[in-house]
This record gives sequence, C-alpha cells and structure tokens, in this order.
Amino acid sequence: MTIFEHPLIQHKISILRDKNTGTNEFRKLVEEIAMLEGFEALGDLPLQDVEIETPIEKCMTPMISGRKLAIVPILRAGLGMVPGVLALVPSAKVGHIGMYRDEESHIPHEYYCKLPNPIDERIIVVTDPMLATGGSAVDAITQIKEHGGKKIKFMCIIAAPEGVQKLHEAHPDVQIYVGHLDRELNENAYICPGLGDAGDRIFGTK
Ligand SMILES: O=P(O)(O)OC[C@H]1O[C@H](OP(=O)(O)OP(=O)(O)O)[C@H](O)[C@@H]1O
Ligand SMILES: O=c1cc[nH]c(=O)[nH]1
Ligand SMILES: [Mg+2]
Repeated sequence: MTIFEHPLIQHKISILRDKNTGTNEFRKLVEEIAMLEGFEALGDLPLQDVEIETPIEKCMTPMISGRKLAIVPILRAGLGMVPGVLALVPSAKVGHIGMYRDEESHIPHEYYCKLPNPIDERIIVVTDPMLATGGSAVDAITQIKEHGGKKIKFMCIIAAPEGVQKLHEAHPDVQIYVGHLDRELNENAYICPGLGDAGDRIFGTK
C-alpha cells in the first residue's frame, strides 16, 4: 500500500473534510487530488520509443500510449476522480462499474458494468474516493478480473483500516494507493473522521 504524504495532497484532503466546503470546490479538489495521486501511481506506465522529427533531426524518443491504460471509476463517487487521471493520460479508455451500498446492511450491489474490451493487456486504475468496509472495491475488482483484467491498481482518497485489510486479503495482487488512512468506521460504516458521503458531496445530492 502507498499512502501519499505529499503536503499538497494532505492540504487538499483537509479542505475536503470541512463540512463547509461546497460542491463546486469539493469537485475541483477531488479532481486535483486524483491528478496528484495519479502522477505517482502511474510511475510504472510502460514507454515505447517512437520516431519524432525535431526542427533539427529525426530521433527515437519515449512516449506513453493511452491504449495501455484503462480508468474504471466505481459509480458514482469514483467519477469525480476521472478528470484528474484523464488530464495525465487523455487517451485512456474509461470503463464504469455502478455500485451502491445498502444503507442498512452496508453490502454493495452492482447495477452497471461496462468495461473496455479487451482489458487484459491494460493497466487498470480503479477509482473511488472512499474505501470504507472495502466491499464495493472488492466486488468491483472481482468483476474486472472476471472480464480478464490483470494489472489492477486501486486509488482512493480516504481509507479505513478495515477496508484496506479486506481489499488486500481479497486481492493481494492489487496495488492500493491511499491519500489518507483514517482512524476507523463508525456504526453506520462511515469513515471517521472521513468527509461524509463522497458521492453526495461531489454531485450535490444531499
Ligand atoms: O467500502 P464500502 O463500505 O463498500 O464503501 C465505499 C463505497 O460507498 C460509497 O458509495 P455509495 O454506496 O455511497 O454510492 P455513491 O457513490 O453512488 O454515493 C463510496 O463511493 C464507495 O463506493
Ligand atoms: O465514509 C464513507 C463511507 C462510505 N462512503 C462514503 O461516501 N463515505
Ligand atoms: Mg454515496
């Protein structure tokens, strides 16, 4: 697991946590944090030499192919992180997995899945700002693997220790990137201190 200690990420997460931060600012911050996290998480994207002609001469020079990356947000809240990663790799493919957590049982239910096909050769970055019980991330990644996904990274903004443990146990091959590791879950399976309901704060639905 990688926990980002960069002061810019920590500063932006603190503003996210503030209950007085409105939708517009919250959305921008989620996007910016995703870009900062993505810069680090994509440090192993493969390069290939391509021929470029500079004003001086032809040369072989390394480039990233967007065909090597798929971003898969877990709806809804994971959508907020997509523009930040796309800013880094604009031609990446984007899949979607829709999951909602039952309010009583906290068990995730999948309601949508559309992934790039084929997906097996791509580095896949699954985005969701919140890793709480871990149920949504575990099920989404299981679904991606059933579609052939192999090289999977999970990127979140805030995680609870319970979620990290569950995700690591279920998918030990998945690299987990966390903006901040929080204290614990409360009786409603919300992260403490957390930032509340990320989906509602991104989309202004509360
Ligand atoms: O780790 P877990 O315990 O599964 O909880 C985390 C999930 O809960 C939230 O989604 P929610 O069900 O609120 O859906 P939403 O994104 O549409 O608001 C959040 O965005 C994660 O997907
Ligand atoms: O704290 C939490 C837990 C799950 N989902 C959220 O959006 N926030
Ligand atoms: Mg929600």
